[in-house]
Amino acid sequence: MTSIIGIPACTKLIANHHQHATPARYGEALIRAADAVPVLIPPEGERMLAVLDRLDGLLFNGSPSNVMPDRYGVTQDETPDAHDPDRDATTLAMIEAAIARGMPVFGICRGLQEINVALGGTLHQQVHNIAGRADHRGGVGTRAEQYAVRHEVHLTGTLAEICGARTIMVNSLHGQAIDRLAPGLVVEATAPDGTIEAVRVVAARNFALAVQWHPEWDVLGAPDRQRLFAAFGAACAAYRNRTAQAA
Ligand SMILES: N[C@@H](CCC(=O)NCCCC(=O)O)C(=O)O
Repeated sequence: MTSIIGIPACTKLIANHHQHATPARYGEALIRAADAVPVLIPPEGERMLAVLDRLDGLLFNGSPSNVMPDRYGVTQDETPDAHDPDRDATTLAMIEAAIARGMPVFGICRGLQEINVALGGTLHQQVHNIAGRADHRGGVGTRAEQYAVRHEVHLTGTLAEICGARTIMVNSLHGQAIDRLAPGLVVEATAPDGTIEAVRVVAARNFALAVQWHPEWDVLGAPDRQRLFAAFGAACAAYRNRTAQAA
């Protein structure tokens, strides 16, 4: 059997219609490198927790939208035009529920930020405005140029073991980043400017990792990306087998 992994969709206005969408490459990376198939989860809030019984894992993907600052107790909003409260209402509830049931979770970019907020952390709203920090927003040019690797990150712990490396080169397409780390998370990668680039949920019974970069882009193009998706896929398969046996 193939694992089925949920990907929360974003709210978009496309062709003047309200749509639920996400870039295709997240699901494609699951097919190519995690031996799994994706299903998109409409951002319809807590009622979507009902789908967890039918899933083997969750991929919290990236998005140009930012988590609403009031979700982490901040009233000042530095990016008021870039929010998706429907997605917040869905993913923040889903992260807590998935981790509580031992379901594998993997966060990418906004997904990392959501995991930090869901577990009680806060975000820098514009990292590039902080003295001493680099500009982590995507470069200009073609899509391939924007998603090309741009800086190194130093890996530790479970992530270093999975990737089989202590230093890797990553792409970078984010304006926000973790400020206060949530209780229960441990940092497993940092950029040269100190920006937190990956976290792991310490008490999780299963794969619960998140990265600030985009390993789904050209997933088969580097061993670290491939190994990350393969490890997530293996965790989802093991979870599926365990839940099938328990049923
Ligand atoms: N908006 C947040 C998160 C950045 C992010 O997820 N970027 C991905 C862009 C779209 C994609 O490639 O899926 C921030 O700016 O930090």
